[in-house]
Amino acid sequence: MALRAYRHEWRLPFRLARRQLGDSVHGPPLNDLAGNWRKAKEFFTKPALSYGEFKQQCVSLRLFAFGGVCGACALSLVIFPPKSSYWVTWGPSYWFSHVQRCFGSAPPLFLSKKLETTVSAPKVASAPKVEQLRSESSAAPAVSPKAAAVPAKPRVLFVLGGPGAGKGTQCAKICEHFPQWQHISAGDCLRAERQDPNSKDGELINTCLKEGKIVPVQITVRLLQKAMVAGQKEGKTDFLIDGFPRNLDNVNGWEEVIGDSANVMGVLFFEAAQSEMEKRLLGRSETSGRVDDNLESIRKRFATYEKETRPIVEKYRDKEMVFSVDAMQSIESVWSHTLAKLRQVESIAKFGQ
Ligand SMILES: Nc1ncnc2c1ncn2[C@@H]1O[C@H](COP(=O)(O)OP(=O)(O)OP(=O)(O)O)[C@@H](O)[C@H]1O
Ligand SMILES: O=c1ccn([C@@H]2O[C@H](COP(=O)(O)O)[C@@H](O)[C@H]2O)c(=O)[nH]1
Repeated sequence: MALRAYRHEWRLPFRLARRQLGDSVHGPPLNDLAGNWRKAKEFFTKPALSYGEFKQQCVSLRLFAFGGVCGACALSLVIFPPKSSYWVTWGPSYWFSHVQRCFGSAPPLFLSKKLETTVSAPKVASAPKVEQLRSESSAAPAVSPKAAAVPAKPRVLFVLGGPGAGKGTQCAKICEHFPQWQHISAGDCLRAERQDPNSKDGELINTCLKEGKIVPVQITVRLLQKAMVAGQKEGKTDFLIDGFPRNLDNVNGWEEVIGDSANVMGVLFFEAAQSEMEKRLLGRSETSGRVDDNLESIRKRFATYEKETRPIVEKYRDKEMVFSVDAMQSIESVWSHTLAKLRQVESIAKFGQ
């Protein structure tokens, strides 16, 4: 008897310590959803009269809070799936094919022997993505974009700066060193179009060039697009669009026609004093044969540049898309700065902004 009493006494403190306050809740079991829902609602509607009742309300509420959070997370994974190849392969959409494979009708995840295919990966990789430039081709791509592991869109760097700043000179050097780049001068495109006897725009382009005015964007952007498609056919992936966009109309025209079928990486901007640019252009006039390389046209071009093009550079600067180069130095010195900026463009394009 004494021993029994002793054992009882001995266990008492432990029992109390384990039991804790409110351990004795009495409510619906976990699988009684309707009962738990009632209790959970009472948490907001009916103040508990005892600690036990309050705890039961919390326990029931916790059940739905847990379910809700898990459900919301799962739903967000479905609506905004992670951009990960692991998710694509192992996510829920894969489960169905996994079950299918158990019955032998789906292709195995890992091949047991070499797969014979009619698609040549090297050819796909080197094929120009002509279809990328909107409206040039409405035909469906020969290979789905997912299948070809090559950069999907052509990359574009606009090249701006005053007339004679040295844009063309530096673009030529970039292309000389990096074969993926193609130099497309908007001015050159317009000059070539003007020479075409079949062009209906020749007259208008000629007048604009002499007056230092900006040619309507529909004409320019069509020529740029044509040049890019031709470049893509030669395997070019990166384009230096020199002397464009020159005004707001140009920016909007590009957006409408090319839009997101090309990746604009920014603006390579060559900055030089007007007196220096004038000197360079007059020097160039001795050999260029350009109708606008004369003092009168040069001054008009400067005025158009200040009024219409500079604000465009500022617009891109606000978006932190301008890569400025001091173009007052010698050609070689400007080249070393251009190279540094190009590396910056590349690293931003690679790792994101
Ligand atoms: N850093 C430099 N120093 C001295 N002369 C230069 C420099 N860069 C270019 N030039 C010369 O200046 C002239 C204009 O250069 P370029 O044609 O490259 O300019 P641009 O900005 O393309 O002009 P535009 O907008 O009129 O087409 C050329 O004769 C070129 O050789
Ligand atoms: O987008 C453009 C580009 C050029 N122009 C006209 O061509 C001349 C010469 O341009 P450069 O870049 O100096 O070769 C320019 O003065 C404009 O009249 C254009 O209208 N739109």
